[in-house]
Amino acid sequence: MGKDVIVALDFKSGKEALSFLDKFTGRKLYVKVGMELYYAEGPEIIKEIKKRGHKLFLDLKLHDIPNTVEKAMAVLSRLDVDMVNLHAAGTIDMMKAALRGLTREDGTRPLLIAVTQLTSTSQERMTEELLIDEDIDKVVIRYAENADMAGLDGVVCSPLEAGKIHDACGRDFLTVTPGVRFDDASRGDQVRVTTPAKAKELGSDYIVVGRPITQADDPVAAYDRCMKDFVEV
Ligand SMILES: O=C(O)c1cc(=O)[nH]c(=O)n1[C@@H]1O[C@H](COP(=O)(O)O)[C@@H](O)[C@H]1O
Repeated sequence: MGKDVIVALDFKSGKEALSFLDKFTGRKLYVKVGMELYYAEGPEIIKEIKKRGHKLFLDLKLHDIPNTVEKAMAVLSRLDVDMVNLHAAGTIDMMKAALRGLTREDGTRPLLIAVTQLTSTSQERMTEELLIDEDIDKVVIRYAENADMAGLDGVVCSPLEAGKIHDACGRDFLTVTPGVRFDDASRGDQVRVTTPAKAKELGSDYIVVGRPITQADDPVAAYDRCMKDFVEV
C-alpha cells in the first residue's frame, strides 16, 4: 500500500483553492475537497482540479436513509473522483446501499470509506452527549468492522487507531487519518491527534492534513515536512 499525504482544501472559494495549488508548480498532489469548497463551487471545482492532474478525495460524509444515500452516491459516481466517504453510523444497510449507488455500469467506482468517530470527538463527549457507553477505541473498531462487512474499502479514523483497525480488518483495509499535527502546532478543534511521523509508525495509510499546511507561512515547506516524516523516512 502506497502511503500519501492528502491535503484538505478547506477554502471558501475555488479561486482561493486554485491559487493555493498554484504554489506547488507542476507537482501532482492528493487533495481533499470538503463541504465548504464543494457547496461553494459544485462539480466544476472537481473538474478543474482533476484537469490539473491531482488525485481527489471528495469528503461529503453522507449520512441518511439507505435509499437517499444510494441515489446520491449514484450522482457522485459520475464525477471523476478517487475516493468518497460517508458516516459508518448510518448502519451496514446504508453502507451497502452507498456501494451499490457508487458502482458504475462498467463495475468501476471510486474508493468508498466510512468515518468512524470524528477526530474532534473525545471519549467524554461521546459518552455524555451521544450516550455511547463504550470505550472510544472499541466503538471505532466496531464501526470499522461494520464498514468491512458492508464491503467498503476502509475508514476515516484517528492515526492513533490505525494499527488496531488493521489488526481487526486486515492490512489492506485502508486507514485514512485526519487529526494530524506537528509537535509544535495548535490542535484547534481536533482531539485525537498525533504527528505525521507517529501516524506512519502506527500504520496509517493516508494522513489528511488541512490547516497545518494551508495556514502555514510556507505551505509548500509544510507539505514537504509531512511527506518527509510520513512517506519518505
Ligand atoms: O472525513 C474527514 O476528512 C474528516 C474526518 C474526521 O474524523 N476528522 C476530520 O478532521 N476530517 C477532515 O479532515 C480535515 C482536517 O483538517 P485540519 O484539522 O485542518 O488538519 C478537515 O477537512 C476535516 O473535515
